[in-house]
Amino acid sequence: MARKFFVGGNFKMNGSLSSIKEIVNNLNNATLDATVEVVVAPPALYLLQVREALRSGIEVAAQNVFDKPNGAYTGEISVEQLKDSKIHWTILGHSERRTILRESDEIVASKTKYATENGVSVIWCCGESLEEREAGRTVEVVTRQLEALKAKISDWSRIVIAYEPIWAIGTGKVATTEQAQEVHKAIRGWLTGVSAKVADETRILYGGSVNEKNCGELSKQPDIDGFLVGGASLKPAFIDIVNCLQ
Ligand SMILES: O=C(COP(=O)(O)O)NO
Repeated sequence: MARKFFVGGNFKMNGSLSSIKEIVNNLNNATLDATVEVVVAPPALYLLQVREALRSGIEVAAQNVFDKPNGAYTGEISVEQLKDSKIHWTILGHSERRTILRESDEIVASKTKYATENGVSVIWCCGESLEEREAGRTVEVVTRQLEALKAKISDWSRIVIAYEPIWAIGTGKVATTEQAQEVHKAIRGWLTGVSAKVADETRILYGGSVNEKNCGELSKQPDIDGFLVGGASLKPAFIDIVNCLQ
């Protein structure tokens, strides 16, 4: 089947009420490729503002959730409360949470299980450090992360995978099309071990210094089904990335 191209915008911990309002206005007024699925992930404090102001057809995502029902979990973000707010996506396992906040493969997998089994779709992130790449361990690392996920989930239909080499995030050093396609192909091959259907239907996004200049070439790669965009998602050029297939 043809996988619907997917572009996610990860605002990370950036923005203000006014700057987020400007981003929403830009998106609301833009002509967007209707064949592309677009999801934007503002900081948690702005989720409701964005959901209420953003045009229909663009989904809103949290950047993290907790893997328990509502309760005594100070500071955490509830799946149920996201759904109550008409927010049906979350990013999970971003490298910044795996490294800075020490989220293990197992914690990320548990959160992904809880979210997908309770009606929230997940952009599940993976990727290697520069040291791991230089040691030739890229596929080994991504495979380890995928195996931890497979150990906890069985329904892949609410999962979009984002391969984000840590050395390309925020650095301006985008992976070459060959580097990205090589890992995406390896992930696709690993997914065939789950099932041919899962391998065929699961979108695999590339993230790491994507911008309006490099997105076109990357999008032509057979196993790149879209992008998870950081810095450029805060800029008007994000529209050009969404429309990169045109
Ligand atoms: O972390 C990223 C990528 O960030 P940049 O586009 O700023 O490299 N996406 O989740």
